[in-house]
Amino acid sequence: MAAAQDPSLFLGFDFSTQQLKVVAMDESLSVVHQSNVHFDSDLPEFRTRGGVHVHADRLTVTSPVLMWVKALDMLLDKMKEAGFDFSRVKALSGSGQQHGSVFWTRGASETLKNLQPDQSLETLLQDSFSVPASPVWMDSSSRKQCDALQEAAGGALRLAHITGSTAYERFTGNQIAKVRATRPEEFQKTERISLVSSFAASLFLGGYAAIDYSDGSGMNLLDIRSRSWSQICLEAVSPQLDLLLGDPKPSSSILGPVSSYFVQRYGFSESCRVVAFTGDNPASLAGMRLQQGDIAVSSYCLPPNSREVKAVESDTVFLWIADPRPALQGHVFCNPVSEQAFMALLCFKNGSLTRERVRDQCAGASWEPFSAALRDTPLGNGGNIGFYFDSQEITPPAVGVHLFDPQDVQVCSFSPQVEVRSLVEGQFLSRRLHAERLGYSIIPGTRVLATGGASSNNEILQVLSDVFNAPVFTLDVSNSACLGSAYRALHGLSAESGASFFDVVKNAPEPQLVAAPHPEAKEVYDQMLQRYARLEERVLQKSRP
Ligand SMILES: O=C(CO)[C@@H](O)[C@H](O)CF
Repeated sequence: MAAAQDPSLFLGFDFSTQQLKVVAMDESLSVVHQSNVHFDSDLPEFRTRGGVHVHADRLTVTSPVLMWVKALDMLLDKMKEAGFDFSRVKALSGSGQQHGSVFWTRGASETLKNLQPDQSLETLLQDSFSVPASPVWMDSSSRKQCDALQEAAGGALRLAHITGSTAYERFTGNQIAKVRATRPEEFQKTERISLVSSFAASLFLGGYAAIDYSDGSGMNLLDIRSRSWSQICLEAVSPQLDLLLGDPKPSSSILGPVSSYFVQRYGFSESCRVVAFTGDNPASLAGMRLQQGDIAVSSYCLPPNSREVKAVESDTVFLWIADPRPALQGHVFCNPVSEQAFMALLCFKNGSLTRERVRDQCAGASWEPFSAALRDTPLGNGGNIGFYFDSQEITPPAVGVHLFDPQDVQVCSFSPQVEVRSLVEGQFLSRRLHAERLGYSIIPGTRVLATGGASSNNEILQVLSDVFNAPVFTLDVSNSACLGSAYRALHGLSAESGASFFDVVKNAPEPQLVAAPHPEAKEVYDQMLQRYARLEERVLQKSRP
């Protein structure tokens, strides 16, 4: 039991694709405990690969919801065995992989309200789900439902204007429509539909937790400006769908006290508060403490069995957006730490793997000659520009390698050194172009936060700094979603009294400055960006069927 002088703790959970993680943070924002349960290796009875099941059609991808339930049993038991004092936890929050959906069967709310502390959650909830295999974000089997939703909304761009994204197969509204069409009996038995994030919050709450605005923005169902369900979209998916979803809530909401189940089974304090859970990417934005004008560029690796079947290392770009513009590429979500702002996410499939392919072909498979090529070639690369879409690109939907000389004439090859710079400049020009199309603006004070594999090469970071004409910082984000959730748990206790998230976490560790733009960078790349946009349109024309 906590002694009065023991500092309070805040927990941040992340129900990600491959594992369940948790960090415990004290009031000085220091991480004092962390733990995880890896689905494939710690729960082999569920026989997942990368935390998922890829079905025979290679399009349907699901995860067993009871695996997530049992993982929480295991994680809390591990913490208890390690002597973690749950009574010191003042608030908890968390995140979940975005877009995934959990279907609670009729009567499950009573089960949640009456959890018996002498039994595991897995035992208690084993019959609580009408759809045992939850659709997850790597699923791409709902194209038909996407087309129907876009038509109902008045077209792709109209849907993007309402919900922040055009229709994407992984987005929850389309997945719900598919379950309703293909599993009508199970859908009929469903009394509540959660996201992975709000499902996890429901376990701690002992009742159905609201979907938060930010993760709810990843469903193609929420009007991101009114922050309420879009009736057009709901109707297109299922009549009275709002009764199954419940009303969405601000991401900083205190949902209630932790369930008595956790008080009696693990020693949580009765006063421990549950703060709304959100999506893993919004939680990461909170963990990185991204602010207006900032852009985070990260390279991460999709699980080896993701729908491309092989490990695909792609780049994601997180943006803080004040005034979003609807676009055919990328996603705009309600901001998880500012009620008025938004965040955007852009995914570029041809990231690290493409950099490694050019390193192998043009720099003797070594990063040192690759870096030397960047040092020895001029900003703007003498006007040479390249597009490197080794595999079908997401942003924009194009494929192939397309090289252009200073006169915009397409050429077959560049010298190795020019090729290296052409690749790196081209990738970062693409990130800047599509970020600005979504409404991102480079403003005085803009910071570029580099994370993931690409953040370890200073010459690559120098090009990133030049293209954005902004300083580049690196920070360790290995636990950014968990950390962001712990930050949000702390902030949730004072949000209602008007405290800003950034005030609450202002003493968190600062990112490290690693690169500053050359004086001539702005002039070179502002002009080059216009050329890049024109040439990208030519590449897209060639890629369209
Ligand atoms: O689909 C995604 C974002 O739109 C992924 O980043 C998932 O959130 C990963 F869990």
